[in-house]
Amino acid sequence: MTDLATFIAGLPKAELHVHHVGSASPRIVAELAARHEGRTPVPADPAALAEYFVFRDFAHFIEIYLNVVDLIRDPEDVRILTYEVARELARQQVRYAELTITPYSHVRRGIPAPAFCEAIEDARKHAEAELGIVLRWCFDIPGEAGLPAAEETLRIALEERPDGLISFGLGGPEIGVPRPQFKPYFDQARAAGLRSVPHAGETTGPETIWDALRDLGAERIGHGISAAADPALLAHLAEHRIPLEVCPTSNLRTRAVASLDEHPLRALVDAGVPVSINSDDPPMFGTTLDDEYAVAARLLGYGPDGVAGLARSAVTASFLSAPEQARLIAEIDAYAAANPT
Ligand SMILES: O=c1[nH]cnc2c1ncn2[C@@H]1O[C@H](CO)[C@@H](O)[C@H]1O
Repeated sequence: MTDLATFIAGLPKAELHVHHVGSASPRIVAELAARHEGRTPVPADPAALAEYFVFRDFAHFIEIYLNVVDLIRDPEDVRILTYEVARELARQQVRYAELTITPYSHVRRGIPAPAFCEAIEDARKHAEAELGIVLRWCFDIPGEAGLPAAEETLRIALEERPDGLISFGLGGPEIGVPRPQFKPYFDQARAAGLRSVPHAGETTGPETIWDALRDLGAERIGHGISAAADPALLAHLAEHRIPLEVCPTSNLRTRAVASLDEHPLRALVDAGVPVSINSDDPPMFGTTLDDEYAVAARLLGYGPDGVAGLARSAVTASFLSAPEQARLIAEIDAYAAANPT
């Protein structure tokens, strides 16, 4: 590994934009696909799976994503998947992660909401005790399933209210799925103390981000990369310290950007917009959080100091309490001081 890759590998981190099923490792997906042999289009062979995770466009990505969701059939699948995701994050020195989970997709496939929440909570507590990683949940609405999914996601969030639940999101396609229609659900989620973190500006323009800010009370934006096209929006995000959860390789693999060299991360940082670096659906995109820090370092021309700054920025953008943020930033500072390269 290069010096910088070694530095990144040991750097304490926070991950704020990573999807539960999207993080299913090829081994887990292959195991689940083998259990459902013949009843799933998802290949059980890890090599064939790498081919399967190549996407023509964003709509094709969601289609493949949902085929993997279909593999999650019972609470034990949920518990195993969640703990494995935690193990992979802890391997990368992630101390804190806000994991985006789409309960609607699993409940409608027959896993009862209480059992689903019990399974993720069991994995969360074991991960904290055994792996030293703190997990919190974002429950997100699969936008392609529309208002019925919004209704059900809000109901599960408020009625089950697992201890790890801290935020409410909106994922899936943006094209054909306007944000304003979800305002009543975000109003109720926020009134109940959940933080608002919808996706916006991933595959559509800056107006979707303005909608998410105005109508959904967004405190952070999932992706938000199209803000780079709107100087007034950049100034607004910078002035009000509204962070973007940037996932560079995701944007390349879903064709949200044509090439990494055209990724707007540099413009966002130059405009003073707070950004965190995230992996989104790492195995599906053939990446890891560490890889994403290396990509960001290349795009920004950063060395270890800049990379440590990206880790601090993610902690500052997180929903950790001020003392918890201070503690993790102190750990990052100590690591950077002990590893001058
Ligand atoms: O990069 C992404 N953008 C939008 N949605 C995503 C992404 N990765 C995973 N999902 C997930 O796809 C689910 C099924 O519709 C959505 O709920 C969202 O959580």
